[in-house]
Amino acid sequence: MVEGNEKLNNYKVGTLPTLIYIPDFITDSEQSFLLNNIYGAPTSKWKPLKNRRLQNWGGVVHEKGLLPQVLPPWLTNLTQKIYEESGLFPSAINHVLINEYLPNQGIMPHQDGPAYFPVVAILSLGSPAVMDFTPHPRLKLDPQDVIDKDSDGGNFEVGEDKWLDDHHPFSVLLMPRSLLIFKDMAYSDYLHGIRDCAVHCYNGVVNETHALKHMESDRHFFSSSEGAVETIATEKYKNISRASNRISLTCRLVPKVHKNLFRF
Ligand SMILES: O=C(O)CCC(=O)C(=O)O
Ligand SMILES: [Fe+2]
Repeated sequence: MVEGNEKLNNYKVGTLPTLIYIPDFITDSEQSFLLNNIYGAPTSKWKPLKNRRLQNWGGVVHEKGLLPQVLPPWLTNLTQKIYEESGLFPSAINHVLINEYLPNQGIMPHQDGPAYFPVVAILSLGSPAVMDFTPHPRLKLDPQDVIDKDSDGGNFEVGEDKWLDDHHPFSVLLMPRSLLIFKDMAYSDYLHGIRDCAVHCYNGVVNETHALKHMESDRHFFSSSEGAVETIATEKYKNISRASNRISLTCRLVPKVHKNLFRF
């Protein structure tokens, strides 16, 4: 049984089990070191997708497990730190997916595949972004049921989704150098995604105070250099401009590893 580290409790955000947001998980120079290695990889390492590109490290993930490849040392520095400091993985992290998003790119709401141990750690680099969590469609109530159950019939707005057992959508602001870990219901009952537009609104995100405490050095993401009026407007609407690329490192464990290619 993986218990996790006591200190992690200080970084829990929101009300749902379990979302952990650690600001400043790595230093500026560690960020540069990772970016240098990521952009120093051969171009062939990038797999272009429709709305982003990615590098796959650790091997090929199949439904039945991992065809492993050794992680390079510049990545094991990081995965070992996450493994040790979180105490949430039963064995060493063996797979890292690196996503690169241009300012107007995102990732469709999705759930991570069944081959992974159900804890994911995402390190963010570059531009900030807001990640949205939505309850899984299987938890959506039929609007007709909601109207029938609601005796005064007045609380249901047309077009507003309702979910079972108090599930509801929420968002998290992902600042550069932060680590987001999610597991339990956040992992199993919710989809996660990032909208493909260059401005994200962080109003009401579950980690607003945690993320903004660390915002002083990142002020340029939050305000415009074009003058005071616009600066006030951006702060009032709590928008971030995704002025440059965002790079994320999704670190996971595939528990089942195929030792012998030919028996796979
Ligand atoms: O880029 C991110 O923060 C999310 C990536 C993700 O959800 C995934 O790789 O499954
Ligand atoms: Fe994901």
